[in-house]
Amino acid sequence: MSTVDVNVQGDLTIGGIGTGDLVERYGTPLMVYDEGMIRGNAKLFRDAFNESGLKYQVAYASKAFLCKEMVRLAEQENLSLDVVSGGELYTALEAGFPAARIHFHGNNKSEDELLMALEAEIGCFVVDSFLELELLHDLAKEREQEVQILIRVTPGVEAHTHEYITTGQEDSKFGFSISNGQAATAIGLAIRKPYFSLLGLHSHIGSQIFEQEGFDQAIRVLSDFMQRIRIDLDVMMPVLNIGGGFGVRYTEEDQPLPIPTYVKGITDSVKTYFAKNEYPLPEVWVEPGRSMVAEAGTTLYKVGSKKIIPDVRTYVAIDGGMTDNIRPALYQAKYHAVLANRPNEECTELVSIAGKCCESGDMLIWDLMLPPTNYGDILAVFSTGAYGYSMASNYNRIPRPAVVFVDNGESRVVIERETYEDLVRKDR
Ligand SMILES: Cc1ncc(COP(=O)(O)O)c(C=O)c1O
Ligand SMILES: N[C@@H](CCCC[NH3+])C(=O)O
Repeated sequence: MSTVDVNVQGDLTIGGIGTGDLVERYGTPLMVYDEGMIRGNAKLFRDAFNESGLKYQVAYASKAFLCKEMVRLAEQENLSLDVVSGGELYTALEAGFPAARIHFHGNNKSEDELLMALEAEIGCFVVDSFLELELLHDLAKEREQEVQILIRVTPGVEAHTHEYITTGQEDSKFGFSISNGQAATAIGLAIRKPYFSLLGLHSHIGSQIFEQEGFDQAIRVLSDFMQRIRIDLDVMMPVLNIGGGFGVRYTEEDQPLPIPTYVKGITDSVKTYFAKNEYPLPEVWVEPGRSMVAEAGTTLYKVGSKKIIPDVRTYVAIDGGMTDNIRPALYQAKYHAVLANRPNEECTELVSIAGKCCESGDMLIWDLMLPPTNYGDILAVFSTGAYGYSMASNYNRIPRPAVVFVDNGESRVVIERETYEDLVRKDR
């Protein structure tokens, strides 16, 4: 983040291409992904799991960023895919992703979504509610189709992160609580259903987590719970899915662990607690979203108007904002940015970066040091690859930006820029 690659024109480069060239070719706002970095992250997960000797699946959490080309990349990198809606499932299937490696999440999957997934013969349903237990089994029975399931549980572990993105605590809309007995009840129901094959448990304690402790505690609770189920219900489960949540660096304040450290912590905890219970070592599944794509993404914006309020603040507006990145408005998320056309010039101005929506809260970055900015400068905001485009909207009828992948000096569009015609396409 502190050192950036610059070409002979003095432009910031991404994946071996100058940002000036990218902007000239594709316009702004532009989401640029360094494809090599995503592939590198996938490899870090795989290598660390291979090192552990445990059986595993790394399922990319597609909610972080999805399009057909991202699906193809996940396929090539031997990842599985976590989908959470009919739309994500459809995208995966349209791009030819092997259905057996798709895991279907969601706290309120519709009957249509369940049917679509059954027809595709996906690998696994992560069952999240008593309604889904019945609905899914009824549909499977009608079709005389056996389905593999995980039961999503809340282990009662609170991850130290933003309250909107913690999910493992008792008071959560997701999954079955272990402590109040609902998880055991759900398992008791599932094992009596002839078309279900219960693979194991799923838990996801939250997102943007910087410590091992939460994962370790969750694995201890889950291992003890699996042991209790073995004793009480005489059921063994071969899979433990501990979700995603591995942190990334948005600004220099963020100190995430390296991917191999997260994986080693998890696999070590699994080995420790399952050995203690004399339980056969389960296959470990994880679902990284953010840590796979966030730092690989950079958004390029064009600098527009500037409002100087003497002795108070200077607002520098860019041609995007909460429509392509709602995270600052939603989570007070912080980002770092540089002027892409003058990345190494001395930063002498304290400015705040405003979006173009008619909302006072549409601020991308408060208090950023930049070189003096002019109309037409290019602002590069780093680490925007996760939950940026995927949470984008057309508020104010602003078209979504184009998305390009860059690698080894080559670039290609993976999602076209929306047009005004796209915006009125469904209007009657
Ligand atoms: C069930 C589940 N798995 C995986 C993820 C991905 O999380 P992250 O992007 O933090 O890795 C999420 C989102 O938080 C989730 O809800
Ligand atoms: N969308 C959130 C995280 C939620 C992840 C989904 N469970 C973010 O941008 O940080």
